[in-house]
Amino acid sequence: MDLLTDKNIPFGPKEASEVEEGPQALSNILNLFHQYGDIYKIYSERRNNYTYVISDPEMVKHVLITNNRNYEKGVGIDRVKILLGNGIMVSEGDYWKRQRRMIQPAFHKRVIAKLTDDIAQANETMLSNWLTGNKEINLTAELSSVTLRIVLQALFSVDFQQLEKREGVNPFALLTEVHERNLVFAMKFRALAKTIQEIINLRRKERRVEEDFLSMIMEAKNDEGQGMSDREIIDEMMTLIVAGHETTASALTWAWYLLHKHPEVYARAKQEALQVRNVHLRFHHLEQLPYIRQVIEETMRLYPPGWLLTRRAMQDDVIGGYHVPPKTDIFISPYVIHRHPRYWEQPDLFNPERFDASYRRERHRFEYFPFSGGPRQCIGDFFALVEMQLHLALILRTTDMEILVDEPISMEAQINLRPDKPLFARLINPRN
Ligand code: HEM
Repeated sequence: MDLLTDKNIPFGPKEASEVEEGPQALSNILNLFHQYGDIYKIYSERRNNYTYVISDPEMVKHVLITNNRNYEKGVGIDRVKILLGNGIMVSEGDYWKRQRRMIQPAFHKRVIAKLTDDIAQANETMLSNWLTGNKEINLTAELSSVTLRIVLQALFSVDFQQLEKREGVNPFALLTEVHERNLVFAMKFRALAKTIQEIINLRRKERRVEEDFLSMIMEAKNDEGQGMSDREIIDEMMTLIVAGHETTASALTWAWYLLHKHPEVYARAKQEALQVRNVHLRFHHLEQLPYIRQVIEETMRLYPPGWLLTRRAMQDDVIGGYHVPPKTDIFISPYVIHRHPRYWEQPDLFNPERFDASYRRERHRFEYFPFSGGPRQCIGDFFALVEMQLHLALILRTTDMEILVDEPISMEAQINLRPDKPLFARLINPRN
C-alpha cells in the first residue's frame, strides 16, 4: 500500500532508485532534478521507504531551521556512528544540545585567531619539504596530511608533538593513508581511542591544562556544572579529527584543481598573496586577502565537500505544500542547489567574482550553504575558512605549482565530494 496516495505528494520516478550511494549517485540526483524540479520523491528498495529530494532554498530553510526539531539526521548516519561514536556529528536531542554548548566556546573567533601560527607552521614545514627537490608531489595526500596535522595540533598541541616524537610516526596517519571508509577502517580508527585516553590520563595525573581544544573540552561544564565523561570526550575528539580534516582537504584539492584550470584566477590570487610576501602571516592579514577568500567560496560552490545532507522526518509535516509522513527521508544537496540555474548565472562556470562584495546580490540563506545551516551548521566553518585562506596565501606567495592531472577528473561522491583520483603537482621554481 502506498501510504502517500491520499495526500498531496510530490511526483517522482515510478521505478525505485538509489541516489545516496555508488558511482552514479550524484548524476542520478542531478538527472532527476532536471526532470522533476525542486521537489521529487523516490522510492528506495533497500530502505523500503520514500525520500523527498528538495532543491528549493525555502524548503531547505524549513527543514534545517524553521521546523528542524522534526528532523533527525538521516541516511548514512549509522555508518558515521560506527566511526565517530556518539559525537556531535551524530547525536540528537538534548544530549546533542548539551554537548554542542560545551564544545562551542572552543571554536570562538578568538581561539581560532590564536591557531594562525600553528596553521602557518604546518604549511611551511610541508612547503620546505616540497622545496628541497624537483619531486612530484602527491597533492591529494599532502593536503590530507597537512589538514590532519593542523587539527591534531589544535586538539592536542604539545601532546601530539610528543606522541609523534616518541612513536616516530603520526599515530593518526591511517586517516590519510587508508582511502576506504569501511568497517575495517572503522575498527582501526576506533583503536585510536586508547591513544586519546592516554593523553587524557596523563593530563589528569599531571594536573596539566593546555591552551588547546582537549583542555577546553575537559574543563567544560554543562548548565548543571557537570563535565563530560572520558568516553564522551573521546567521541567528540574523534569527531573533530574526522570532520575537521577530510572536508577541508577535499575543498583545498578542488581549489588547486580549479586554479590550475583558470590561470587568470591563479595569477590574480598570486598577486594578492605577494602583497603579504614579507610578513609573518597572522590572523589580521586575512583581511588583505579577499580574493583568495572568494576563490575558496567559489570552489565550495562548485564542489561542496558535504554534497548531500540527509534528514529523517519524525512526525507528519508539510514541505512546500506537500505532505511529509513520519520516517520520510529528506535529501538536500548543496551541490545541486549551488548550481541551480534559477539562482546562479552560468552555474557551471568558475567565477570567484560572484563572491565579491560589490557584485554580491542579496541571496537567500540557502542558495549557498557549504557548511549547512541552522542548529546543525558546521561548528568548524570559521576554522576551515581561516585554514584554507592561509594555506593558499602561503603557497602562492612562495612558489608556483603546476598541477599534473590526467584529465578528465571526475567526482567521487561518497561522504565527501572529492576527485576520483589523486592530484599530482610539481613546483616550477624549487630551490634546487
Ligand atoms: C571545508 C571544510 C568543511 C566543510 C565543507 C564542512 C561541512 C560541514 C557540513 C555540511 C556539516 C553539516 C552536516 C549536516 O548538516 O548534516 C558539518 C558539520 C560539522 N562539522 Fe564541518 N565542515 C568543514 C570543516 C570542519 C572543521 C574544520 C571542523 C572541526 C575542526 C568541522 C566539524 C564539524 C562538526 C563537529 C559538525 C557537526 C556539527 C553538529 O551537528 O552540531 N567541520 N560540516
